[in-house]
Amino acid sequence: MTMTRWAAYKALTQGIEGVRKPLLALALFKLWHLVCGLLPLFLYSLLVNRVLVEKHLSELWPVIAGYLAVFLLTTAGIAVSKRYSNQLLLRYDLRLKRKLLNIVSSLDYEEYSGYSIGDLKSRIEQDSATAGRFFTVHLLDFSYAVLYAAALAVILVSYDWRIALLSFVFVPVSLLTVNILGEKTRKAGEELWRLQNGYESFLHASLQNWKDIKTNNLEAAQLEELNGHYAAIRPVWFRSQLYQHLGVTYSFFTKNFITQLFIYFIGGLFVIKGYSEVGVLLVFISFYGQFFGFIETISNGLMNYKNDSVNISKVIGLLQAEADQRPYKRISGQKIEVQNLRFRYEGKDAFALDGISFSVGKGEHLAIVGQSGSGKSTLAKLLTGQMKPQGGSVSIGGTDLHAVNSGSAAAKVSIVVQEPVLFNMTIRENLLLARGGATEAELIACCRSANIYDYIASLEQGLDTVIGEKGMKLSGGQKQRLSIARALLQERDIIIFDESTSALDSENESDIRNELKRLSAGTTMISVAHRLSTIQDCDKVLVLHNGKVAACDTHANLRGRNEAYDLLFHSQYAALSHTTELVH
Ligand SMILES: Nc1ncnc2c1ncn2[C@@H]1O[C@H](COP(=O)(O)OP(=O)(O)OP(=O)(O)O)[C@@H](O)[C@H]1O
Repeated sequence: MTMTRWAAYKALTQGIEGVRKPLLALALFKLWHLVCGLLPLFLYSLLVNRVLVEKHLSELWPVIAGYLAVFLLTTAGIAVSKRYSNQLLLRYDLRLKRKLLNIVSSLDYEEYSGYSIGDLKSRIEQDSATAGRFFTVHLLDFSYAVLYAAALAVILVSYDWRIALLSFVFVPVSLLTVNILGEKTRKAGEELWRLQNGYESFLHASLQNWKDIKTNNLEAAQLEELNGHYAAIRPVWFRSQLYQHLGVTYSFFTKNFITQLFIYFIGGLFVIKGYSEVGVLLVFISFYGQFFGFIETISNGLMNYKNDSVNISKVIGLLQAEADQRPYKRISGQKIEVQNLRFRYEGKDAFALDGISFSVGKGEHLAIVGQSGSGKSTLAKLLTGQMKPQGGSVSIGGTDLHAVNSGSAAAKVSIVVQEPVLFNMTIRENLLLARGGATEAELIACCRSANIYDYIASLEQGLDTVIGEKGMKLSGGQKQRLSIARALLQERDIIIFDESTSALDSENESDIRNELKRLSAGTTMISVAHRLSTIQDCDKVLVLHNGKVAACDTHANLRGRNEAYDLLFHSQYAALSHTTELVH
């Protein structure tokens, strides 16, 4: 079902300022335009009836002056209203995009994962542009056409009500047919929107993973996938265009052929039978041409609204997405307490984490270890409040993270992930994302602690070096070190490293850890560790096994005493000795 224009207006202006005033100004200009449009009808009737039929030639000059005045008034109205429509379009477009982007950033993890990149990109970019045009095209222009057509209908009835009523028969027929075609266009539009988003997501992933595609020789497969997307899009696009053209052609044909033929036939008959006069018929035919011109505009407007409503409803859907309603709280205290935590991903039967309990005191360093799939990264995400658990709790300084919004945990905890988010900007700009006001000395100090400063200093542009898309001009280890520097710059009380040093060699990794320990004596650190050799000096080691806590103790107490921990050690040792054998 298509959303009504009123419902769309209310939803699109909810919480977005600055629409009502220019819209009102534009509506007044439309009224002005309407009056300027009706005046020539009156002048035309004077010209035909008074000047041509009744031969009052002296009235010719006032008629010409009237036409000129109407032309000047209309042109002035158009020029001024252009200013308001541009103001409305540009301001609204920016405000809407900002609001949508804001909503996307405040979605919680589960909600965000319900969207694809192509879907979000379309809503924020293309669909929002269509929504911006809604006010001028689907609200003002459409209402103007309806009002104009109604005014002309009244004039036509007053001229000759019999011919008028007979000729109005075509109006509902025309509107109904276009409405049916419009519904088909909308359905095709929905399908097209979904397919195009799939294509956008593919394109996004393809450009983002340019390096991997090249190294893995995936160019041909990628072109094949592109062909697949186009093969699916082509027939639906063709269908949607076909319905639209059918609608437009139908209205054009009705206006320019059927109704004209009918009016000449019926009008001629009325004149021959003496029910009407030639002068009246001439004026009637001219007015009727304009009247049906507006019926054609209304039909096209109905058709286009059905088509655009696909995009408009996607924008409204995102505007109404459930934002994080929980309150923000400034968390004080650093002790992390996890109690009986349970988490299951949507659509999965098994719990990724089941009954996890442990605590980490201020300034302590906890390592989380476990085999692949044991739940380490899931636990890291729950510790930063990114996801809602199905049971149990995570609290920092006594505040349950799930009673407060995700911004509260973000202000307390930094997380450094394995694949850091880096932008195609300079190193300095990437760092300043963490703390806009940081000084040069602070930037350098953090880079030194993360063992990346020597490398940065060796670059010709130093901190002002542009690092490429996703930091592609840096090695995996350099990217990780840069993101550690960025986390340090945030000066949070708690830092979580989620496999964030996996691309570093052991020496580099332990250098960074020692430096972090020295620098941030009071900082609580949690490391999801892949290399057991680097966690031996952590205060505690939490061993996960199939989503459950297998043990939580110091390395010294666990080594040789805990089966799961020893298994991990042995598997790493076996892998290492196997690699050494291969090298030799
Ligand atoms: N987004 C997701 N949707 C569904 N299941 C998921 C998702 N992310 C992880 N899982 C599942 O949850 C379980 C725990 O995954 P998690 O990533 O936490 O393990 P991990 O210990 O960090 O593994 P690794 O060491 O391989 O990174 C796995 O069975 C995984 O398949």
